[in-house]
Amino acid sequence: MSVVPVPTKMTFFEFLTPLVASGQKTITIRDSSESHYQPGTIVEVFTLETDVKVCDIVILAVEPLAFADINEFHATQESLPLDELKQLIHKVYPDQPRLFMISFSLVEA
Ligand SMILES: CC(=O)Nc1ccn([C@H]2C[C@H](O)[C@@H](CO)O2)c(=O)n1
Repeated sequence: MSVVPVPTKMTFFEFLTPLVASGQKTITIRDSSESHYQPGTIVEVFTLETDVKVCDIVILAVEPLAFADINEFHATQESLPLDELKQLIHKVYPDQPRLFMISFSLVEA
């Protein structure tokens, strides 16, 4: 049996990190390879492009989410317009109907 270690690092596109660091973005939608976060864990956030530490977040929940079910609720939590969010997810995870919603809260420094 293979055991996946609980991750303690998460990357975001650099242009999205101000939304995470300000507490405006409270979910992210990832594929199964990035779904192994555990509620209660403190996770370090880094920029994807430059690997610069941005802030810490605490994971609140990890729940399955179909691409087809992404709606205005998710867009609000992501702090992005719905059409932009769906385009971005489709680009990052092409043809992946089964995704995961990771809810988190900013850990104030
Ligand atoms: C490896 C990596 O950093 N991948 C991702 C994947 C998604 N995002 C953003 C884009 C949207 O705001 C949401 C979609 O869930 O998360 C990201 O920044 N980096």
